[in-house]
Amino acid sequence: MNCNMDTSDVFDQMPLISPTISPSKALSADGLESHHLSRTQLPETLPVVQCVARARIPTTQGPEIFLHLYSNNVDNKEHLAIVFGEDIRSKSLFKKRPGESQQDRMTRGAYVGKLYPGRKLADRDDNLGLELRFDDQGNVLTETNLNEPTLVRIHSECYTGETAWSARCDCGEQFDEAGRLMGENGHGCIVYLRQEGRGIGLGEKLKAYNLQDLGADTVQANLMLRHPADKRSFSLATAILLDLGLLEITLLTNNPDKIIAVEGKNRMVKVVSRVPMIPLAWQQNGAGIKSKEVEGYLRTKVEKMGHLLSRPSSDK
Ligand SMILES: Nc1nc2c(ncn2[C@@H]2O[C@H](COP(=O)(O)OP(=O)(O)OP(=O)(O)O)[C@@H](O)[C@H]2O)c(=O)[nH]1
Repeated sequence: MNCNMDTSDVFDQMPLISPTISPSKALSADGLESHHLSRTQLPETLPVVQCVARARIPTTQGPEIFLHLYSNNVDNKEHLAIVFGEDIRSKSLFKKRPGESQQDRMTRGAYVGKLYPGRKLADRDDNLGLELRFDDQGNVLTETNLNEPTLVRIHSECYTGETAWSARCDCGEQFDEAGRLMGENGHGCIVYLRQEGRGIGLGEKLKAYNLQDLGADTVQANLMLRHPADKRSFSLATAILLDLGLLEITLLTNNPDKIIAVEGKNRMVKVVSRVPMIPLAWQQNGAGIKSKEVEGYLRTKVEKMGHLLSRPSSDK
């Protein structure tokens, strides 16, 4: 493919699924390149990830989720997978570890079926009639790769937007919306990466906010602080998706670079369709974050970062 051509058309051809989930069609995305990120820039090898623990979390919103905490060989951060649906199973979590007891396995969440007081075996749930089988290396034999594309959001941590009620960005709203769609769908996964502030960290992001109040846009502020516009990597997300057996995904995003990045250099994961994340304030019901800051944030994403998002013409 000619890397100089404007490739936004290619993304336009990607099956686009409306936020109310409908069945997705497979897409051959060979040659997908964004005008920002090229697949050749991606690392040859993926980080090694291991799911350290999994636990069931009943939520205030209704659906139950399974929180998976990962370790890896590139940083010391606690990256997460928020899993909707019991059929999504981590290979590294379930793999038998030398010397561990059935109680150890239940404690770290490597059990089949449901936990209940007095349960003794991790690998068999007598109430539900479920049993895990393993190969000689201790890998679980039960099929873990799913046949249907799974709804996935790759979300980067945003303390301000998710916890401190910030109206400078729509990160908290996007996170809630992803959870709502997956809860409704009964299936999906949010990979939650600890790369705050597009990878520059919270302290630097706060400095960027001051520069924005002094007149810079989000990209200019990063550059003034001698950071790239976007310092993130999505290799950990690719490795986590592979560990969870999510090889074909429907990705919730407006960011074309994220699609290329999460697929990885050799397209180990395939984004077969995309669900746009339209700010709630741009939708008809008029809910969602409204501020001049969030408008500037979204405008810069569209004008400088190539995001696949356009404001409804009535609001322009
Ligand atoms: N440096 C910087 N980071 C920001 C700013 N506003 C939000 N962020 C960070 O941007 C990240 C959120 O990006 P995402 O929600 O993954 O958005 P995206 O990759 O741009 O695209 P989508 O998938 O379409 O949402 C989080 O890490 C936020 O902390 C800002 O003004 N400056």
